[in-house]
Amino acid sequence: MIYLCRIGKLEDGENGAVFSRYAGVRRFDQLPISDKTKRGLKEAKFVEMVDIQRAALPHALCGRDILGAARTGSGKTLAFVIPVLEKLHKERWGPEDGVGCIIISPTRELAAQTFSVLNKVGKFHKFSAGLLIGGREGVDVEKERVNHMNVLVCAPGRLLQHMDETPNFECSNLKILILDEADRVLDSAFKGQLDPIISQLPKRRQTLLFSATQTKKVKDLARLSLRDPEYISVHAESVTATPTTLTQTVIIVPVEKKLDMLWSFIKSHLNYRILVFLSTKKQVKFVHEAFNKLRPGIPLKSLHGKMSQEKRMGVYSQFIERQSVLFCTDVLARGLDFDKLVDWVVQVDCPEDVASYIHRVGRTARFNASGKSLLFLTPSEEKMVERLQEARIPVKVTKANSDKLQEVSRLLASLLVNFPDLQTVAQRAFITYLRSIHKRRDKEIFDVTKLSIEDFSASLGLPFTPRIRFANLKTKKKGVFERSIALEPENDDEDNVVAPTRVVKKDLLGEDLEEEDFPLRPNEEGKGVEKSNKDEGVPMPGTRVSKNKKLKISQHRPSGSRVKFDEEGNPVAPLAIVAATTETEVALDEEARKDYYKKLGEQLRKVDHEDKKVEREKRREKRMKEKIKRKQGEMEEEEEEEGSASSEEETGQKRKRAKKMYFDDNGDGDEEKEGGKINTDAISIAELEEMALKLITQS
Ligand SMILES: Nc1ncnc2c1ncn2[C@@H]1O[C@H](COP(=O)(O)OP(=O)(O)OP(=O)(O)O)[C@@H](O)[C@H]1O
Repeated sequence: MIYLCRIGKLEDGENGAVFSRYAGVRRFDQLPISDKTKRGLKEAKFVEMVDIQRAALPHALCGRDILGAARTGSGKTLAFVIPVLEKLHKERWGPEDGVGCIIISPTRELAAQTFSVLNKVGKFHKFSAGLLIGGREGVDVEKERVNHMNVLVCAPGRLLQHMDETPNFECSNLKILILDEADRVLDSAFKGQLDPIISQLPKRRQTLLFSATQTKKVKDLARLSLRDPEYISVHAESVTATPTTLTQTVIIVPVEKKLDMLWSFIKSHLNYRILVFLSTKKQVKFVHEAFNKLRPGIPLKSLHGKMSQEKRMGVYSQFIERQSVLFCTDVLARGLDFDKLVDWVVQVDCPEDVASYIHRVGRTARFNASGKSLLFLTPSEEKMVERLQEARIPVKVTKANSDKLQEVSRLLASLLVNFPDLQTVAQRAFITYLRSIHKRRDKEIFDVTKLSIEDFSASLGLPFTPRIRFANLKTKKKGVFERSIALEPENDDEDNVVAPTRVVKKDLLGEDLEEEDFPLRPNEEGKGVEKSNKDEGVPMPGTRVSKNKKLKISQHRPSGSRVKFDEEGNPVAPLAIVAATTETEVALDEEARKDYYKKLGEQLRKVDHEDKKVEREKRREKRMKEKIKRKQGEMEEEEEEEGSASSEEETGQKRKRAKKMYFDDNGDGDEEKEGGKINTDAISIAELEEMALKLITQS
């Protein structure tokens, strides 16, 4: 049974709604809490309570289960940290009592932030607290300590790992469980971790759930076996679901103009702290690396779930230290306070739903600070505006001022030519973004077939449009998409990674991208590929060619040299010389390719063989010369010793014979200097070797 309890009011059967006896207090030091906690709050400069704290603390301190809901940045953390400290204080908890409280956060950064608030406010208590989020120390180091911790602040995965692997780790004494960002922790992404955790916790405990977008799904609450929880929502009646100090703008941008818009925004906001949300890690990686190389004039950082723990913490603190742009995925969407310093939240990609929107923009305008947010919506996502307005989110829709737009896609195209690795990153960004759109549940808003794939890939600077396949995609659109079988989803981590689908060979541009290895390679089978209308050569990796346009490529430029561009500024691959173009598209000529490579191979082998033969003869000649020279030297010495005239003649004959071997190959009889060529036509190698042998053995 859930009691619906508005701010500060307790349902009371006799005389209707009355205010709880604490609803009147406004200061922390008026609360019935321990001096240790009051000292911690005072030292952390927390004096006056905010709404959610005034409403929730009286119930929480009485030991009731709570479902707390309040806007982002409105002080929910203290609303559960104080009850944790007071619960253990009342139970006279000591280090030997083991785990008395667990606080579960959906991300490591949020767990770390909560851990720091707990330490600040609880510094005068004697309890031990541990942060379980992995990273450099790793689970082994934690294993030694986790059993002596009274309070654990953790991400679900790491807690479950200890429950499964750490000897003697048990939570049978647990008194209070906190789920921060409860609706996220309870959603399907964490189900595989949360359910086993809950099953190992005692049912007799206090449970507090907090979020700006609180779940009220009974099945969620039933999983936690809540006992008559108090539902406290301090902003339910307020005019907006987002902070009143937040200015929210939506701009309609075609997908292929997003990066131009983002680049122009950054260039015109160089003295701000800007958080930029993109859908996938690969996009974060690409935009960060590409924009970094273009040097916008403000430091750029990136953060996503696949980075190491240390790197993530480092990037997070650097972002707080100075004005910069932080590209990130939804791993930073919830709970993080950034010390109330974020000026702008820019959502380049539309969030999955309204709740995600609220949490993302909630990174700014925290606790009375002002903030601004900008959401890019493609024309096909415009319905999201309705969804937001229905949820009491006051967004203002505007159009992009196109003459202010700084085109960055051309700069990206030349970047990708000069940094081939970046091209692979761009391809991954292209594929994972489209896949993330395709996997979205709300098909009224997210429809990948409504996006101009070629233009989008060009906007990333890609010379050709990668091939991609989507599961069960029904589309009439010829060519780029077709039905496919999705592969097993990748392990879902904090980035809302979207399950990959297999990339397949297509005949549209004859280019295929295997998910595993991104270097582009010509279509292996060539099935369904139009026959080339040229007889020679090997098809090239597909380049983007407009219809009916012949590829004008120098027939004499050796492949692998500098990159050429066609009229449209698209780089043309080295082997384009052998490309065949049909009326509508570049095709791959399989036979021609095979012939070309076959001929190439034969030529190489032949040249190789001749080279080896010449090499061998040179080596032999060198050896022979050395031996004969040595031999002649020895013979002359002997004859001089013997002083016999007759031998002189003989030596001369021998010398003549020996020299005969060194005529140059035109046979004109010139005296060869030492080191001339062996005239192998006159004497076979075998004879030569026999003569050399005789000379050597005559000594
Ligand atoms: N009573 C208070 N007095 C002064 N500052 C406060 C008070 N309560 C919270 N704050 C500050 O307000 C900011 C936001 O608090 P907190 O992070 O708890 O918000 P939240 O509701 O948990 O936000 P989110 O929904 O994003 O998780 C923090 O910087 C915190 O220190």
